[in-house]
Amino acid sequence: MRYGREPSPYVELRREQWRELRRATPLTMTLDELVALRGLGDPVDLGEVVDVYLALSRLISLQVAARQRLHEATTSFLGEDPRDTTRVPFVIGIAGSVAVGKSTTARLLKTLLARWPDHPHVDLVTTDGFLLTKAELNRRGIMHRKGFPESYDRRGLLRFVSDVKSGAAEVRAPVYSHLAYDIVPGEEQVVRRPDILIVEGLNVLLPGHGLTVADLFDFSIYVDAHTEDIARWYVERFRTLRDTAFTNPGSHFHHYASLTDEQATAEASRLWREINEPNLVHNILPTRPRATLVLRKDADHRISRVRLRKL
Ligand SMILES: Nc1ncnc2c1ncn2[C@@H]1O[C@H](COP(=O)(O)OP(=O)(O)O)[C@@H](O)[C@H]1O
Ligand SMILES: CC(C)(COP(=O)(O)O)[C@@H](O)C(=O)NCCC(=O)O
Repeated sequence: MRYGREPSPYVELRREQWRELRRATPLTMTLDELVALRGLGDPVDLGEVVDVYLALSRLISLQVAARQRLHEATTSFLGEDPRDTTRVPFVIGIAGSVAVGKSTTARLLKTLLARWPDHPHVDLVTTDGFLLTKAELNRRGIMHRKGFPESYDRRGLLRFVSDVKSGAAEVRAPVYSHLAYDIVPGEEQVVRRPDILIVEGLNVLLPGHGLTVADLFDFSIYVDAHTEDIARWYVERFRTLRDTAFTNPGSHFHHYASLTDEQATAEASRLWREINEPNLVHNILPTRPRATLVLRKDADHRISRVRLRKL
C-alpha cells in the first residue's frame, strides 16, 4: 500500500523557482547602494537581490496589505470607527547565527521595502541595543555568555516592540557599540510610527513564558547555513576585523590587532567553539521551524533555497 506524503506546512523552492515569483517587481537598487549595505565579508551581489530579495519584498508587501485588512476586520468587529485607528506597524523578525549575514539581509530588506509606495517608512533595530551593559554582565558573571538569551534585557525589547506596535508617537531603544563592546551611555535610536519595523538579532524567535517578542511578528526570516560554513565565515571575519576595526586603539579588541594569522585563527576558533557555536546549537537553531521563511545559504554564502511556511 502506498501512503501519500506527510502534509507539510512548508513549501521549499530552489532559487531558480523562487526568482520567478518576483513577477514584475522592479529592481530599485544600484550596485553602489548594495555595496554600501553589504556586511563585512558578505559577497551578496545584484544577482542575489534580483533572484531572492525582490520576490521576498513582493511577498512581504502583499502581506502588509492583507494584515491591514485583518486589523480593519477586528476594528469593525469591536464596533470602533475605522477612521480613528492609525495604521498598525507591520513587524518583521530576522534571526540566525552570529556571522551568518543577518544584518545584510535586514539592511537590504529595509531599503527595498521602503521603495514600495504603500509603506515607505521602514525602521530597523538590532537587538544588540538590548544587551545588558558590560558592567551588568560582569556583575552577573555572564560576560562569556554574550549573545545568549540571558545576556539581554528581554522585557525591555518586548516593551519596545509592543510600544511601536501600539502606535506610540516616539519609542526609544538603547544603542550598542562593537567598538566599545558595550551599550553607549546616553545614545538612543528613536522610532516614530513606521509602516514597517524590522527587528534583527540572534534570539528574536525564541519562545518563552508568556508573551515574547516573536508573538508580535507579522513575518519572520531565519538566515540559515551549515554550522561548519558559518564557523569558517566567523574566523575569516575575525581575521579581517584584526586588520581593520581592531587596529583602532579605542576598540575593546585592540589587543587582537597584533595577533599573527595562526594566533588569530586559534583565538577566533576558540570564541566560536566556546560561545557562538553552543548558542547556535542550543538556542538559535531550535527556533528555525518557527520562521515564516528560511533563507538557506551554501558554503560560498550564496542563497540556494528558500523555505516558506504557507500554513
Ligand atoms: N568585534 C566586532 N567589531 C566590529 N564589528 C563587528 C564585530 N563583530 C561583529 N561586527 C559587525 O556587526 C554586524 C553584526 O554581526 P553579527 O551579530 O555576527 O551578525 P551577522 O553576521 O549575522 O549580520 C556585522 O556587520 C559585523 O561585521
Ligand atoms: C553583539 C552580538 C551579541 C549580536 O547581537 P544581536 O544584534 O544579534 O543581538 C554578537 O555580534 C557578539 O558580539 N557576540 C559576542 C561573541 C563574539 O564576539 O563572537
